[in-house]
Amino acid sequence: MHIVTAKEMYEVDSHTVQSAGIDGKILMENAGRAVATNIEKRVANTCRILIFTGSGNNGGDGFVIARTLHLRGYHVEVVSLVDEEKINGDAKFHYDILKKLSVPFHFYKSENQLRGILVHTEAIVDCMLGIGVKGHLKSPYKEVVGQLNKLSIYKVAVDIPTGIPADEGVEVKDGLYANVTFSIQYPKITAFLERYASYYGEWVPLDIGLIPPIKPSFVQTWGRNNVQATLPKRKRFAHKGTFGKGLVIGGSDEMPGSVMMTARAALRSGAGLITIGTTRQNIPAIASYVPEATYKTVDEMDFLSDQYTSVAVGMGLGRTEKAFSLIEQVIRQVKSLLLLDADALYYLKQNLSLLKEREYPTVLTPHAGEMARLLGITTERLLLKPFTYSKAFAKEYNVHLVLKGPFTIITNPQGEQFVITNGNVGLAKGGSGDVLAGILLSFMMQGACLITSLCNGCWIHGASADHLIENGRYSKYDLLATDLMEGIGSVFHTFS
Ligand SMILES: NC(=O)C1=CN([C@@H]2O[C@H](COP(=O)(O)OP(=O)(O)OC[C@H]3O[C@@H](n4cnc5c(N)ncnc54)[C@H](OP(=O)(O)O)[C@@H]3O)[C@@H](O)[C@H]2O)[C@@H](O)CC1
Ligand SMILES: [K+]
Repeated sequence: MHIVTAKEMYEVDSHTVQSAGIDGKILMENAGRAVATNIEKRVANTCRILIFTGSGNNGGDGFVIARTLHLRGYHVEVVSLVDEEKINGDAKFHYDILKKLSVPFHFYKSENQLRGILVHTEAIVDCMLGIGVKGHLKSPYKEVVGQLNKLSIYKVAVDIPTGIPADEGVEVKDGLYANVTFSIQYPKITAFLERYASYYGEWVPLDIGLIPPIKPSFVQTWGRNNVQATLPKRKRFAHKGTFGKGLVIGGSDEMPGSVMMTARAALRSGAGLITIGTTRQNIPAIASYVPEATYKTVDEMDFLSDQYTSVAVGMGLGRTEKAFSLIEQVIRQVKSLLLLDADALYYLKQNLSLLKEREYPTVLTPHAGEMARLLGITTERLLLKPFTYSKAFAKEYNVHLVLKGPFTIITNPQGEQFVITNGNVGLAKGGSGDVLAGILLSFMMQGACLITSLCNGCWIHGASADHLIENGRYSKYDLLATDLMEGIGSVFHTFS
């Protein structure tokens, strides 16, 4: 599913109206009717519903919703935040139709007046502002949003919760907290930012018949259907070599476990052959947990002559001079797909130019803190516009970037972006990243387009955590990274 900025949304709108010739009033009718139909599924027709409208086309959607619900037997009333003369364009067209019906209509005057109107209201529909919002909310929107946020009634937002910008990079303080947001055709970027996602509540995209330009360049979500369509097939006559030869370099005497989790996750996700490169002391400590792997000490590895399909480096490696020199050697000498995680990302901060010298694809898997450090900015700043920062970085350093978080953003060097929305807070624990690195390594080894492999790997990781919790196997408190191995198997099973 595509995710859009305000500019992209207006482009699709004008393409539909100007090139395809569909009148804007029809689009507004489609939008309003689609929302009304979905409200019917969630709000009983015995409820009194207040529809709040503003000066723009978001308000116009509200007039269609009011008419549609009224004709379907609901008790609806409209509260307009602007005077009649400020309503114009397509919204005015639908306002004039609504006026002919017996729908009670109020023009907002004061908080006191609104308090009276709100008595016995069970649900509100927010059509005050949509993607046309600029900056902080002005009066009376700010006061109305503040008043509504204090009420624990069911709140439906249309397209975007009032006050919340469509685009990343904009800092605002006030916005309506909705229970559900019906996004017109596509969800907007801010639905995928940690800062704003909670304002949306649940988000549901509604098709209103927009016609996008031939080749949309928008960000996309990656979900179960995408995985189903692209998951590497296991051919009947395949052998272990068919599924690649992978190398995991990491682990230290102090941090033995991470490399073990990466290797196990890789094997659980379909990798054919895995070698673990770690310290001599670490090998007996972890060998019994991953007997399927072969082992090498880091001192005896020869990256120039050893041929691996894919290599992952950094998990639990430590930040010693010896570790850094090993990482540099790997980046310079590995002639295959390379994934850099954890301590390898730490090392990279002072050595980013090395990435530009690599002739083979490189994957970086930072969480927000690691990414902010690589960029030399604060995490807060990064999280204000993670899509923009990711795209610029991936293009500049010619890397595939997996920015891990509640919304994991995957970007390729061409600037294509996908976002993964599954997973849960049970993953916020040490070791989750090591497991993800293993799943990604495995998918990298099994061929296919690299960004597809990364999207599939991230989705399987999130789905494993969701599966274990939804099936009552663990809770969001006690889930461990090692438990994910069990979840990976269950998720694969759902595709068989
Ligand atoms: N795209 C599509 O295909 C379709 C889109 N549709 C719908 O249209 C919506 C977009 O409509 P839009 O462009 O009219 O913008 P919208 O958000 O309603 O209002 C803009 C007005 O807000 C005001 N305003 C701005 N900032 C403010 C602030 N901080 N504080 C207070 N006020 C502020 C400003 O008024 P001003 O201050 O200039 O008087 C401006 O005029 C979209 O979200 C979707 O719901 C559907 O109908 C069907 C097809
Ligand atoms: K709205």
